[in-house]
Amino acid sequence: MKINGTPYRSVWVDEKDGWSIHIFDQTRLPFALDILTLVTPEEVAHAICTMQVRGAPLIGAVAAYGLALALRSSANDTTLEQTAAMLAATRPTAINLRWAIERMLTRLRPLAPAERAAAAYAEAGLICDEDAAQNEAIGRHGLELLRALAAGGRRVNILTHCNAGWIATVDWGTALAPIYMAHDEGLDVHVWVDETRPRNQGAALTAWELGSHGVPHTVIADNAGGHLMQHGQVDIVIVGTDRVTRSGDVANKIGTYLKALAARDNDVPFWVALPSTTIDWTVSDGIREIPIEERAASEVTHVGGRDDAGNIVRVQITPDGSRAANPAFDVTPARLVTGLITEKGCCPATQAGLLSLFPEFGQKEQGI
Ligand SMILES: CSC[C@H]1O[C@H](OP(=O)(O)O)[C@H](O)[C@@H]1O
Repeated sequence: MKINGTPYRSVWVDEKDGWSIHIFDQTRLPFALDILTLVTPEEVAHAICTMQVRGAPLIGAVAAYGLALALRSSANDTTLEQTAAMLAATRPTAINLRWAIERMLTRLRPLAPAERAAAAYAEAGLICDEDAAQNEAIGRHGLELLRALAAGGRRVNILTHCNAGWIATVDWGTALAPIYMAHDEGLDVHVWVDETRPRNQGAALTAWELGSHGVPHTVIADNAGGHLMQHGQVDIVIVGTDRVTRSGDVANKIGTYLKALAARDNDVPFWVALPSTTIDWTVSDGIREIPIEERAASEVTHVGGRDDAGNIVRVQITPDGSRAANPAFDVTPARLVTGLITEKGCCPATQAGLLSLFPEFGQKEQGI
């Protein structure tokens, strides 16, 4: 996508040195557009853990480059396996991270050490190109849903949660891809942007993305979505996801489940956008089998922002001594999901629906 007319992806290899990795520091957006240069796998791991880089497909792609960085200095089996394990341990919920690392290991293990660094950069580049293409396809399939709602030129009000935009992927985004395409096509779309406590990815990142692209949007408190649905102000909910089970259960940012309940209670279609790299074919029961990341309590007790003097600050919002819990994701059961928007098309949130689009994964039930 473009920032002030300049095309960007969310991760890229330095054009001059050909090996260092660049990302946007997403903890500084929307108030500062800081580009970080990563030169070691440890810096990649830190960027993922601290959410300087985040978004299920993107952390997989950046972790792939983290392996490539490691192999520049040492390409033996020990370095390969230990670096892979370190990167895989950064965040537990998004399956894309494990998928990307497993793909890199499959590609690199058979190679002679001398061949591994170049092959790692090439494979990470393929992962990026594929993610961008998959998300563009998700946009095209999701666009059909928005065209149907926009029939007769009516405004389409979309609610989204967290950030599943281009900055959460290599490019295009998942939940936001159809919205960009609908807006660019001239459809009258408006987005209710859940702030998405506690990290405020919606207020900080989705609002920044949509505003940069000129898409009409309104930031709302997380708790306002149900009210808007009750009053007919939401035509569709589209969210991203960090892991979908083979039975269609959806892990996504904390609060997604509550939106799905409100949507069901108000007959609002609830769609989930994802590339097939987000499907975990080895699990079926999302509530019991998907690990939910527990993040620092300080993300709940403190909030970041910009003060009146223009300084980016963090302030405490709870009394000293109050405890806080911070589960970062929840699982929406498939029964609450209207359908899934993938790069191969839309399908019901069921195993049969997924296999209708991805028959090659039938044997995956035994695990990846
Ligand atoms: C296409 S991004 C999918 C997913 O990832 C985000 O999680 P986080 O911000 O913690 O990396 C969020 O759950 C998005 O919906």
